Amino acid sequence: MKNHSYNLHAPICGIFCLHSVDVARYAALIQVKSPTNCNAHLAESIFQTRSRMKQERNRLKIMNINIKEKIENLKGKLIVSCQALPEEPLHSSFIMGRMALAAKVGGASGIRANTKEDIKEIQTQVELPIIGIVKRDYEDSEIYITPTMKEVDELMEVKPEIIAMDATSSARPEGKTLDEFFHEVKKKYPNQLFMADCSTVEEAVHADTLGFDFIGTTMVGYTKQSEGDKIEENDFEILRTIVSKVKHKVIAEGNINTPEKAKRVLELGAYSVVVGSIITRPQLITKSFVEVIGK
Ligand SMILES: CC(=O)N[C@H](C=O)[C@@H](O)[C@H](O)[C@H](O)COP(=O)(O)O
Repeated sequence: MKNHSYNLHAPICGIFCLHSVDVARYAALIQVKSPTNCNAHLAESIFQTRSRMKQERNRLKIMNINIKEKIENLKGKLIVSCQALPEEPLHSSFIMGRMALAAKVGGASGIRANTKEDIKEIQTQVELPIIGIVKRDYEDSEIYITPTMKEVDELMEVKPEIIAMDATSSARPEGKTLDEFFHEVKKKYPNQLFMADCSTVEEAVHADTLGFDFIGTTMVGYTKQSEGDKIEENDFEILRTIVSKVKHKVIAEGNINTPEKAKRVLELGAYSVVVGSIITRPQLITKSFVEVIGK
């Protein structure tokens, strides 16, 4: 009885889907050994399972409401990208955490960050929604922002509110297409929000069709297919065209390097704006001063 009771209890408490055949089998075994206790024990186990299922459903519901609220709070707001790669002077999760805190003190409504380590530290400093990425190079690939499931899995350990990934038409690891990759990712993590880092209008429209929750202009000017393109050209024409063609929220990102540009992209219909280097990469800010002084 002890053994059967243990076996019965463990799966019932550990999983949320009670298999009726298994229950009946265990019930029969228990009944043979202890007919008096069987029904009471089974009823108690089912009751416990149901209440755990209810608790889990409520937890997910609250989580979804929280995320929904957090995303609504990003509307018309500034997201600050706090990133420093290993070759950059500020490479340190501690420093990125403090950068995020500084951004929050300055009024930022969200953070974009690279690696699960940085995100974990940032989560201890601010409660703002985070767009998480993992930048990693692969030999057979031109893309480096959350390129494979390995990086998505890493990010899911710290669960940023949004995961961004390269959604350009550039070559991906193992010759995988964006469509194949995105379907796999959505299947594995159906409740996670995803942002597409795009470099052209066509890529943005494609990502929108695939079902990305956010369409970003992150890669404009950084791919072969967008070489020479500048986000601010012709009053942000690329952004305006994307906004007019897609149904998901558009996030303006990449080379938005003045407060006026940030304001303008929001006026033009971007849901939020991500600003990075001009706030969080002091070596680049210093260089821009030195260059002008030296002219
Ligand atoms: C192209 C690429 O790899 N962009 C990266 C994406 O995460 C970051 O290095 C940028 O800092 C970020 O997009 C914000 O842009 P900006 O620093 O220009 O404000």
